[in-house]
Amino acid sequence: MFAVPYSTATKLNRYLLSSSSSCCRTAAIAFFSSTEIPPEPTIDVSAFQTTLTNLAPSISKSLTTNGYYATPEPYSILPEHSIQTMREQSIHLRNIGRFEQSWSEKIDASGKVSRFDKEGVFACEPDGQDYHDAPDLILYLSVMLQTLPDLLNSQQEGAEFGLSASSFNAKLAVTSPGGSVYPLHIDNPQGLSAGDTRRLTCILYMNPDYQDGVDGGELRIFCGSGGSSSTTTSNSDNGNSDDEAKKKKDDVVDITPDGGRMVLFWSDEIPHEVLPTAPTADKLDEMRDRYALTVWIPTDYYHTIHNPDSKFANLGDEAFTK
Ligand SMILES: O=C(O)CCC(=O)C(=O)O
Ligand SMILES: [Fe+2]
Repeated sequence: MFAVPYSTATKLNRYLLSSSSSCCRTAAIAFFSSTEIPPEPTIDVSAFQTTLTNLAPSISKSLTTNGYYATPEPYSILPEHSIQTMREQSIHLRNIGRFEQSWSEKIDASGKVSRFDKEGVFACEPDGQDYHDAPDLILYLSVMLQTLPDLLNSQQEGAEFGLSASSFNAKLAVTSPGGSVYPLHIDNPQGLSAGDTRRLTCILYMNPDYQDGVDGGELRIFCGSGGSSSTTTSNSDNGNSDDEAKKKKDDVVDITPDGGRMVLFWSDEIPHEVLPTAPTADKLDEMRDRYALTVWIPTDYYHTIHNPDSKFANLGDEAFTK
């Protein structure tokens, strides 16, 4: 069903580099010399694509109904050994100095944008040049970008998504234990006025040793008093609820960043925050570090970005004035 241009790792690297060149990733122009033997990724691409294909109807339905989707089980997307490998590759990128202090921007009432550091959060933007050090991370990003937009667009509910692989934005972030947070925000608050066409946020957590009720760092999604998220089971594939992973309160849902859980939501509409990581934990306890790999998928249907007629259009106002 999908072209799988991955017969060799070198080919994959070329493919990702060229597919990302339409955006701002021009720095990612690095090919292996013919004498180098690139490392082989461990992800089974065709199994991964089959999984995404099987999940696509549930993802599409849940995005349409709730504005977000979370995998019902921690290893629904990729097996535990792949997630463990991806975590190790993330740690490697950190050890070789790829990460930097993470910052964010806030907009005040007058529209003034200011930058602030996120305490205890470090991040990098992985791209094709990282293939040697983190082949599974790059392969994962490549498959997501090349597979998910078409898959979701082809669902009945997805007829209006217009998701595309025309640009590539990714972030690998680590959040330390000891009370680190991400404040409430919307990923793409300015939309077209800032040339930002990101529409779908896809986060993969890589925390196989996550301890529920101890480690904190849950992703809190604001769903609003209108009840856009009506149940905790609606996006479950098999009908089994996963109440441990998704704890619904009045107008928010908390999702644990455990195992290899994946969460998707509308980048321009859904307010969210990361709750404090284990407040009393040692900041240097690397076992408790929270790793997350995000890829943002843009839309070619610009009218869907900050669409005032969307059922999620008022969530931002509601969340920020609470
Ligand atoms: O890591 C998470 O759960 C969310 C991260 C986030 O909100 C962001 O990077 O914009
Ligand atoms: Fe975010």
